[in-house]
Amino acid sequence: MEYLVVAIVIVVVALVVLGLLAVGRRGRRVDLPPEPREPSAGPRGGTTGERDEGDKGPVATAERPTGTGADTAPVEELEVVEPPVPTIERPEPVQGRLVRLRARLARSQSTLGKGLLGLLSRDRIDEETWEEIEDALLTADVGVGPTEELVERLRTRVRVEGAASQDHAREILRSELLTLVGTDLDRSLHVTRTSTNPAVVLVVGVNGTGKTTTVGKLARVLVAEDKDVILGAADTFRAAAAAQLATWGDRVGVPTIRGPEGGDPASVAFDSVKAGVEQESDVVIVDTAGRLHTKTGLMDELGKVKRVIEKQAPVSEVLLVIDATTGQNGLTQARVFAEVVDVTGIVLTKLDSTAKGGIIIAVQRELGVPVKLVGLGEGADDLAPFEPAAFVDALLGE
Ligand SMILES: Nc1nc2c(ncn2[C@@H]2O[C@H](COP(=O)(O)OP(=O)(O)OP(=O)(O)O)[C@@H](O)[C@H]2O)c(=O)[nH]1
Repeated sequence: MEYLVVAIVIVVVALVVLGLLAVGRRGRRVDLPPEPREPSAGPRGGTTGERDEGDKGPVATAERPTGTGADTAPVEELEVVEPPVPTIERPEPVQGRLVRLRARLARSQSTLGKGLLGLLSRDRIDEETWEEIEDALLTADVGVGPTEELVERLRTRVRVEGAASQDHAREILRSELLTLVGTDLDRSLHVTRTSTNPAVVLVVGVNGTGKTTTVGKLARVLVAEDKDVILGAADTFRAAAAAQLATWGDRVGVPTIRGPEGGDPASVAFDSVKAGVEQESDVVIVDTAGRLHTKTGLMDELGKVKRVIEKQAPVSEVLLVIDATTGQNGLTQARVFAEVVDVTGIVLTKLDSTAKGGIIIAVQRELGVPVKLVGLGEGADDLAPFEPAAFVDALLGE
């Protein structure tokens, strides 16, 4: 009997010891090294800070279903991957941009310049030649009024100064075109903050003309001038517009204030300028939607946007974006905007895609507002301050 009791005690002790050993082995799994990770889950060097499939490391790991042995790994084992640090780009300085872009401008506009030069340096300029000159100007969208004016001035000069050699013709054309484009208009952007408020730039225009792109490019122009900028995505109509704008902002480290899709544009504009005042920014640029079919609707919306902005700070610049490729038709649409808000400057986009650069003259004449900026490509730094002399030189292929 005693032997039996001793045997039972030994068996019980042996079972307890085995049990403890088993628990100890399971506990040691905590110290096992984490599973090797897929290379794509590591940090990546993106430029926009947006996540793509390869960036889902931590999210994918945290969402692993639990229940099976391998999946019950303690949370401490998970490696936290920092989101990628966006690479902030350094935009190109603004000085001399139109000179860099002149080749592009000359490529698109040289037909007009060369055509006019050829006609004007003929030995004998008869009525037919003058008509050809007039046609060339009208075809390039210079507009009826400015065309008649220019032809009249050229006629007078040729009459007084005699038939022109190639060089003389170029000189006459250059000076008359410069007069027509206007050298004494104020083309500076009003983007200097006051002691209390940021400068506020409101960007308006028909949809598709390049507003959002222009706001993004303009932010780069200002960043290159060391200004603190905030973007306001008040184009709540198009789903992708706010994201598109934020991507532009991210690239140069500029914040974008956004609202819900289909939300009130005025409320986004208000929040953007409020942020600009609170953060003592230099400039707030507000992008708007242009998709309104009636003048009353447009007036209501843009009027409201402007009114709520002005509760915080005056609007210093209203830029109307016009697509140069839409010619006279675009001008008609643009006129509606000019009737609704006080436009202070024009941005003529896509000048690289049309030979009808004469629209610059027509637009200014029609709306009585100077062209301040020109878009010469889809590239990030393809927006330039408009300089009449550089424009005319490009036109004449110098
Ligand atoms: N070639 C060329 N394309 C341009 C220029 N500026 C803008 N674009 C292109 O024009 C297209 C329309 O530009 P957006 O900025 O989206 O136009 P938007 O006016 O904001 O359009 P909505 O948001 O629909 O009102 C884009 O494909 C741009 O890349 C330019 O100067 N040259």
